[in-house]
Amino acid sequence: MLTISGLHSHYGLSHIIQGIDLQAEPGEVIGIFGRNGVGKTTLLKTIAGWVKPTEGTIRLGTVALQGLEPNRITRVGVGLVPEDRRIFPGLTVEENLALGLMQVRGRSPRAEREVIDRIYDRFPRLKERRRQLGTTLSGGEQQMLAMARVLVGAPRLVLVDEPSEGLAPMIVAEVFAIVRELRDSGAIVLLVEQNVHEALAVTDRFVVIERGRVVLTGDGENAQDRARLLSALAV
Ligand SMILES: Nc1ncnc2c1ncn2[C@@H]1O[C@H](COP(=O)(O)OP(=O)(O)OP(=O)(O)O)[C@@H](O)[C@H]1O
Repeated sequence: MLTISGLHSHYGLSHIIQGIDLQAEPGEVIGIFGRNGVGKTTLLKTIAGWVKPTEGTIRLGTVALQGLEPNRITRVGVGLVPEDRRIFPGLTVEENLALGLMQVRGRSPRAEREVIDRIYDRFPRLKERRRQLGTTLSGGEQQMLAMARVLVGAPRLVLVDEPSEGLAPMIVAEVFAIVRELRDSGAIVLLVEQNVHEALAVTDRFVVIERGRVVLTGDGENAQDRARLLSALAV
């Protein structure tokens, strides 16, 4: 279970996250919606430890994440798929995947190979291109690589930031299929997405953020809640 209580974070003097409470159970996808600049990305980065919270607690199961370094948070089972995908230049597809493996210590080389092979079974396109530089992939393939790199760590909490941005509809469908698979495997997914209609198809619950606070919550499958969401976002 993920429990976020009274979370605040800042960039310097700018108070971005202004007291967020959020809970999620294993196997839930939580959609995080809101206009540009309201703090959605900052919320994900704060959970992942890239931005240090100034107040509040973040618990995943029994572990308190607030204040831990990003690498420690990854090892607890949190994976962030950032908006800019962060495919490392100069590294092949397989080397990018191997970086994801390094976050999870204690596996034998054989077990690591099995993990990569399983990822290749799921993402045959990445297998075909495994020796190619990651940055030479198409936008959609880079998004798959960014997600696959997180999946090799078998995360319990996956933070996905605007995955469909700039991608063709077929690839977007693929991205959301992966989100569903994560949910079905019992992971918690926090999904920030501008593409609200597409995202609602995979969202169990949602929150709307304004100026760093949750201003609306709802059930992704409830028609009234969805109507409230769409009117709050004016989409
Ligand atoms: N590194 C940074 N330093 C200072 N301010 C920042 C930094 N990153 C973001 N901000 C500011 O923090 C606020 C929240 O940004 P954030 O990226 O979290 O919003 P968002 O809701 O994800 O919006 P978007 O959809 O545009 O990505 C914005 O006003 C933004 O300009």
